[in-house]
Amino acid sequence: MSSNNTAPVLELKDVKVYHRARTGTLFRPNIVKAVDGVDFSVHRGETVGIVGESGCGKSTLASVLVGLQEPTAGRMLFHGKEVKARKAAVRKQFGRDVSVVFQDPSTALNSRMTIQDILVDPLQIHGIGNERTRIAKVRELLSLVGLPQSAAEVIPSQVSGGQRQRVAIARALALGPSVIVADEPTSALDVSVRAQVLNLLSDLKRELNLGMVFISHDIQTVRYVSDRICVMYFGRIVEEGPAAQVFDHPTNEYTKKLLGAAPSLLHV
Ligand SMILES: Nc1ncnc2c1ncn2[C@@H]1O[C@H](COP(=O)(O)OP(=O)(O)OP(=O)(O)O)[C@@H](O)[C@H]1O
Repeated sequence: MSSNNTAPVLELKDVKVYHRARTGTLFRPNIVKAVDGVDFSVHRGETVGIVGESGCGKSTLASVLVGLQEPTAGRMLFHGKEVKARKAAVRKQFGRDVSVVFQDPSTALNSRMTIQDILVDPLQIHGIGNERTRIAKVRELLSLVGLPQSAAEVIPSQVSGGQRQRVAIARALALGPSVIVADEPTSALDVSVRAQVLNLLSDLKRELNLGMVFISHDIQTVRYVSDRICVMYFGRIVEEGPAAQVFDHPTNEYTKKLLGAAPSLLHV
């Protein structure tokens, strides 16, 4: 459930991300408003779903939330403090506290590294622990995401797609984040394993009191995991509220259209 009596871990205030489109001219550029004035927050212990069709700005919003993209305008607050690109201490803490799970674990994981090395890597980068404690952490992470200890010795291509996404989730957990941003985390997986990965994310959120931002084009999938839902349309959040309310009593015409559209690909 949302813990709205506490401060949000991440907060966006009137965030805009504008791009210059390839079409247009030097003097009359066409501007793409990928994100166009978004207010957003996520607290520990809640999953906020962001849903909308392809091109509505979900991935751009995700890249702002994880610090990969600077907004054109607006502010991002991290534990109430503004995240400034050049403030090294805030960025370092931000890097530990906010992590990301991408759509396709096959491209997100280094294919030449063993799973143990993949999981040790963020600990080494952040100078956490020594060799012994890092190996112990790898064991803990593998069991947290339901992988056998033997997975440590192999490379990503030697495990299944669902297991690879579990490795990506384990890596996202390595530094003990308070928020995970999951951008279409089940879309590249076989239908048969999607529900397992969604259940894992929900269980981890509960056990570790994580804040989770769950992004998908599939409103049924978003409904399955989210406490709160934000519906995006052309760079804006057009409807926001508790999942049951948005799902059962949508007020926005676009939300109603999304709900009436194609059946879920989740099949749970
Ligand atoms: N670097 C860029 N330059 C120009 N336009 C961009 C750039 N990045 C994104 N866009 C445009 O911004 C809009 C939002 O893109 P974004 O990828 O965030 O949407 P999305 O909802 O995540 O879609 P998808 O699920 O297909 O990735 C799209 O119209 C896209 O073409």
